[in-house]
Amino acid sequence: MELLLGIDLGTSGTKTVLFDSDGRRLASHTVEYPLYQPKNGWAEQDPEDWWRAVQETVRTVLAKSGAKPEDIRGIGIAGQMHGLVMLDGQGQVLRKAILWCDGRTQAQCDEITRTVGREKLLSITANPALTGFTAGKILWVREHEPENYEKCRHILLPKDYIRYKLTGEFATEVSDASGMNLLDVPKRQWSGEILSLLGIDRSLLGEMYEACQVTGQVTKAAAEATGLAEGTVVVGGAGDNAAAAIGTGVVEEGKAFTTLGTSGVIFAHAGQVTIDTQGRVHTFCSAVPGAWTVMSCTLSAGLSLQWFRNQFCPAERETAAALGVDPYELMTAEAEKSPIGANRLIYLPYLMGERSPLLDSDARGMFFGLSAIHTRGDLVRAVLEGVAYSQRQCLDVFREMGVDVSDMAICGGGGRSPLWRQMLSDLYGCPVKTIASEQGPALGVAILAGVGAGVYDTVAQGCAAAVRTGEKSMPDSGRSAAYEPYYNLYRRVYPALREQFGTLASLE
Ligand SMILES: Nc1ncnc2c1ncn2[C@@H]1O[C@H](COP(=O)(O)OP(=O)(O)O)[C@@H](O)[C@H]1O
Ligand SMILES: O=C(CO)[C@@H](O)[C@H](O)COP(=O)(O)O
Repeated sequence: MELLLGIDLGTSGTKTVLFDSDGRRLASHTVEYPLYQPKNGWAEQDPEDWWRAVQETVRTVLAKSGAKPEDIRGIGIAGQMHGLVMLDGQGQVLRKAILWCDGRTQAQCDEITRTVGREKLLSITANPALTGFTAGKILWVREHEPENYEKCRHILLPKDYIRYKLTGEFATEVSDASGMNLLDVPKRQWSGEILSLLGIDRSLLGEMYEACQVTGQVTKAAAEATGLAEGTVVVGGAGDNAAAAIGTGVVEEGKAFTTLGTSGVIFAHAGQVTIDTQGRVHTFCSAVPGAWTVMSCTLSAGLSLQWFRNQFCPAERETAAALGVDPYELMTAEAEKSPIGANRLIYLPYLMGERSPLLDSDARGMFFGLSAIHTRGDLVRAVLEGVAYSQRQCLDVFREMGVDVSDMAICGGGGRSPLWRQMLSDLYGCPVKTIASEQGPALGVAILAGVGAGVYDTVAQGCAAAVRTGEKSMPDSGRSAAYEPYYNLYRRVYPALREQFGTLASLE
């Protein structure tokens, strides 16, 4: 049997899934880990937590499936993008990783824009300097923690740290490296010019690969730690969104998907480099060789619901555990009892600031219109709706750019909720379809591993063999019309408060 392993290093946890070459899921396992927030707007994780989660999920998947490790033809890793991992000369982690949703680097982003010039940044890296991206984080450490920067010999993205632990190689690939503000995105290689303007030594960065190329083999030490067979090939893999594109079959123009993970993403395939000159959506290399992507990112999508669960639903967590269901199912059942508009309550999901389309790391979340009439179910519904409004606002940018997003798939933990899927379909005004495997990024990198290992000839062939769609939510014109006035008001609340958010941030 030809087996493929996909490891998805998400923000909420690591999901490892074993597939056969027809995309059937043989076993999966998830291990969660903490998100550290040492200051308002900062977000960090411990790379050692990721590696522990990878070891545990791989061992569990092997045990659950009863698969022989030697039958695994290849391994792919998908990862939360942009995070900064710094290692010393011995390969030891120097500090916690600074994550994609950390907003501390506005001053460094301004410095990058001044030094390189906005036009040059856009033409080379295809994106403006953004607080979530990696270059600003590197400059922040250089400025605020010079002792760590001095000791740093390797800069890696989150999934590339796992590659290093599995293979001993310092390497990355084009889809994830696109989110660093250091890659020449049209040429798909490090930009010597940007690196030299920013004073970042090229030797700190890994070797560059395409997503489906083999980057190394599992070492003896990693085989002992995980139960994998020594010598198993590990391919480039991809940033989690580029990976989800493969896992949802979004590998040709006209196809798109939405992710409701910790972040919320809308992602479309593009045959050529397509840039929003206002920088509201990102342009990255695709995991498909020779193609690119357009992508938006709402920072606190699933994170909003997770935050609400952690702060306000402790009993649901216990009840859910006793019933053997997911606490989110109990929460969304409560929300279902609230009407469209959540009894006149609008939630802004800007818990960590907002990226697409606002580009404002000072923005913060709020419930607009709280009344003594409101129940917890109304609040949960407002959270789900606020995230869906944010996604719709991003979709409007794609439509304004002329990018076709009508063939829409969905993945990510939030995509499991029929209520949330239906909201998106009603707000987008198009069908939203699930994929049978559920685990978009893990399936995506398993397919990439299959290409690298010679199981499939091309990514498209791998998708044809392994991606199957599941249920479809259809838009309802009555519900769409009912959402519209709330969506229009949602769009007007942030501009009315932009200045006040800035003032609030200056009080910290
Ligand atoms: N049954 C569910 N209903 C609604 N939302 C859910 C459900 N299960 C998970 N989620 C949401 O999905 C998020 C996790 O999604 P996931 O794709 O695993 O994220 P990540 O890749 O960032 O780790 C949670 O924070 C939660 O908001
Ligand atoms: O910053 C981005 C994309 O630009 C995020 O989408 C991260 O890649 C995190 O992903 P999840 O943990 O939500 O899957």
